[in-house]
Amino acid sequence: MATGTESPAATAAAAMADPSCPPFPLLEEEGQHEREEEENVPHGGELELPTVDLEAPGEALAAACRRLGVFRLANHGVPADLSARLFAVARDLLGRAPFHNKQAQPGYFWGTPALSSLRVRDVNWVEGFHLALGRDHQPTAAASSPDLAALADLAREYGAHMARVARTLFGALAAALGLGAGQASAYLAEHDGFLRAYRYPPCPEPGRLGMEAHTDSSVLSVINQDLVGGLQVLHGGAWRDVAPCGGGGTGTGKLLVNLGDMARAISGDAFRSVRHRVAASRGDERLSLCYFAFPRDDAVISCRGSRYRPFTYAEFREQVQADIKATGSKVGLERFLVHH
Ligand SMILES: O=C(O)CCC(=O)C(=O)O
Ligand SMILES: [Fe+2]
Repeated sequence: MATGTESPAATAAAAMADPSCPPFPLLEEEGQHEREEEENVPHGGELELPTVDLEAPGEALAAACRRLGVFRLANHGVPADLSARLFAVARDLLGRAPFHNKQAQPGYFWGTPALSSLRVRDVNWVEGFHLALGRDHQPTAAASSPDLAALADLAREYGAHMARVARTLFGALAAALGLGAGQASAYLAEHDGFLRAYRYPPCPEPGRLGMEAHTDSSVLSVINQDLVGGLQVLHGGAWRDVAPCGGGGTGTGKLLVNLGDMARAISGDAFRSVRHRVAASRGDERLSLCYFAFPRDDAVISCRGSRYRPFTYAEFREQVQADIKATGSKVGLERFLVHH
């Protein structure tokens, strides 16, 4: 994690104002405003997204995946009060508890959800809990506080809904791609999904990111966000805002789904894996709950006529981790391009 890189003077302001705030380094004082390539991409205002009805996905689903790789999801069947309770517990745990208490909890991270040694400019203005949901994980057993146990219990209930949503969506996508049943089940390992509860604390520095630009490594990801906003997708050469739809019984209650690298690879680039990022929050903290669905580790990711060589999901994951460790960022599918 990002400890050891912060200067006490630079972080004092943020920490004093809010004892729950991690010691994020302020970049201005450190003269480290290195511009990432993508920060020069223009900002193009809000992007209207299509809505897919989970009860009748029809052609709208595959069309959205081909055109954008991101869509809103209605009629998803996730009870509004379950989302509301999860948001409330996450808000208490992340937004109210002092930083040093959070740090002692299993699954807590700040600065980045990726495991890596970080350079200062890579520190994102985000913190959260990583919640494993699989059969072999007993999140409550590891929980060291009643609040974290409550979060883990709710996460398990919510995770069952997410697995259902992912299964339904992927079933329709697998049919659209003409995948066989065996292949389809290897490409979506229901028990390996995980959930992250993120908090993006208010950030005093303009232009900072809550999460740097990336594509997800998942098959698909499901985002449940509050009404603050900050999520942006790269579309048509510009960063476009995704208007928050509200989770936890607020707003429209729609979820947001984006496809990851694995959906792109198994479709031979027919489906898009949208590049996205989160602008740091200015006035209000932002909370989101993100679920990620993955292939089985041993699933061989391949597609007839693909630009990528066949690889297992385990190989992909290891390559991503090695690249992050070596360079600070993920390379992704390009690593697997077939060179002619
Ligand atoms: O918090 C969000 O809305 C997005 C987070 C995200 O993109 C991710 O965790 O991969
Ligand atoms: Fe993401």
